[in-house]
Formats: sequence, structure tokens, C-alpha cells
Amino acid sequence: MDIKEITILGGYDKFGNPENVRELTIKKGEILGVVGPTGSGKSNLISDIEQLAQGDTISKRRILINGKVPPVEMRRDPRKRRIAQLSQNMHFLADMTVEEFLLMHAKSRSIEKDGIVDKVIKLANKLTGEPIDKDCPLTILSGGQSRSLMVADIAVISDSPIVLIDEIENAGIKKHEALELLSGHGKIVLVITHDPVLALMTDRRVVMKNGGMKEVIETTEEEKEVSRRLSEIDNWMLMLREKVRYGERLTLKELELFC
Ligand SMILES: Nc1ncnc2c1ncn2[C@@H]1O[C@H](COP(=O)(O)OP(=O)(O)OP(=O)(O)O)[C@@H](O)[C@H]1O
Repeated sequence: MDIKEITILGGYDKFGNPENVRELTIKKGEILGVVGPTGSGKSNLISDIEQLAQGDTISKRRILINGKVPPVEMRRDPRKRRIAQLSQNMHFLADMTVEEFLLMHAKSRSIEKDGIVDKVIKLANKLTGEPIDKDCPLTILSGGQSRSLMVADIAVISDSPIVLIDEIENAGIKKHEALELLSGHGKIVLVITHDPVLALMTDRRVVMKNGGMKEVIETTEEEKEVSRRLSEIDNWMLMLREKVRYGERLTLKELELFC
């Protein structure tokens, strides 16, 4: 099924009040931010989408695909849901190399394109300051390398049209580029974030309060520019981080760029 859009039909907040936002549709290629203080219900919203809730979760929300109730088999079988999730606490446990893992994943998706491994690694290496080698065992990848690899893998190999991201702020990757990469592949992306680089690069963000969707804010052009500039600072910090990691010295000259 070609998933063009998903719709969240509002349910109830933690106090049993109907959510302010009654209907929210997210289309292919859009990135929706999810913001709100701790305990406001961000993860719960993402989880409702992951489960394709039909009034059967604590919030009583309902999720529609292309405006319709999704087929039962799609709800029951996680493989048929085609929803990819990326979270902060992600570690590879498999005892295999990056190349073996990517080939296995591509095979399981019946993708037999030459050079697919190199393509994913090349993309991943655009997102991380610490290059990944295809012979590297998965288990020794750093947090930033793992997440970069997963983002590139989702963009190139996984055919999940919906991507749910639970905070990638401290992941040590070029976040702005990572989100652009995913949405550029025509995916529906939802990202929980407190990070202005990410929150302001989305087209809209839903504000959560007391477990309910309080309002949807459209991002202004000015905010998008703020996000782009913050992203430059972010990438610069990443670069400085790598220099320190590899034992280099930093000088005040490095600061001239942004001060
Ligand atoms: N609509 C709701 N109705 C009832 N309970 C809810 C609702 N939304 C969230 N909750 C409950 O509130 C608690 C906090 O929700 P959740 O973990 O989703 O918040 P969060 O914003 O992701 O928090 P954090 O930023 O700390 O991760 C959870 O126990 C969750 O089950």
C-alpha cells in the first residue's frame, strides 16, 4: 500500500478531557515535531502511531492511513505496519560487521542492488564525524555511528514510509542533515525533540500538555533560518568534538567563525 498520509484523530488527555487538537494529518515528506515538557505525553503519542491505535489505548486516539482505518493485518503484524523507529538508546547486539548487517537487511527486503552497502555507508558518513568502515564490527560502533548508520539504513534499505524518532539530540550526528535525508526520501517523519535545531526545521510542531495534543504551531520562515544557523553551530561543535577526540589541540582562532 502506498502510504500518502496518516491522520491522528484526537482522544483524551490524562484528566479525561478531550484533546484540543481533534484531527492532525501528516503527509509524505513532512516532518512533524513533537514538543512538550517531561511527562506531557510525547512518547505516548508516538506509541499510538506505532500501534496504529483504534481507540484501544489509554488516550483513545485513532490513527488513519490515507484517511481510512488501516486493515487488521497491518495492525497485527509489525512487519506489515512498515513503521521504523529510531530511539536514543539504540545499540547493536549482533556479532557481525557493518557490511554483513547491511547485506542481510537488504536481502531480507529483497533488494539486490550493486553497491548498496557503499551507498548506505557513504550516506551515514555524511552524518557522523567518525567515519564508519564496512569491516567494522557492529558492536564497537559509537552512539553517533550507530544512529548515523540507522538513519542511512532507513533512508536507503528500509521501505518504511513512516519514521518515528524519539530524541536524537545528543546522538553526536548532524541532526539537521539526518532529518532532511529522511524527509527527502518521501517519508512521514515524526520527531520528539527539545532541540531548537530540530524543532524549528520541521514544518509544524504539535505541543503536548497533560497527555493531550494542545496545539499545532506552524514554523515560520524566520524560525527555519534560525534552525539553519543553529545547525551550522551544531556541526561546528561536532567538528571540535572530533578534533578533541583525536588528540588535537584547539585554539581561540577556532572560535572566530562564530564569535
Ligand atoms: N492521553 C493520556 N491519557 C492517560 N495517560 C497518559 C496520556 N498520555 C500520556 N499518559 C501517561 O503519562 C505518562 C507520561 O507520558 P509520556 O511518557 O508519553 O510523556 P513524555 O512527554 O514522553 O515524557 P518524557 O519527556 O519524560 O519522556 C505515562 O505514564 C503515560 O502512560
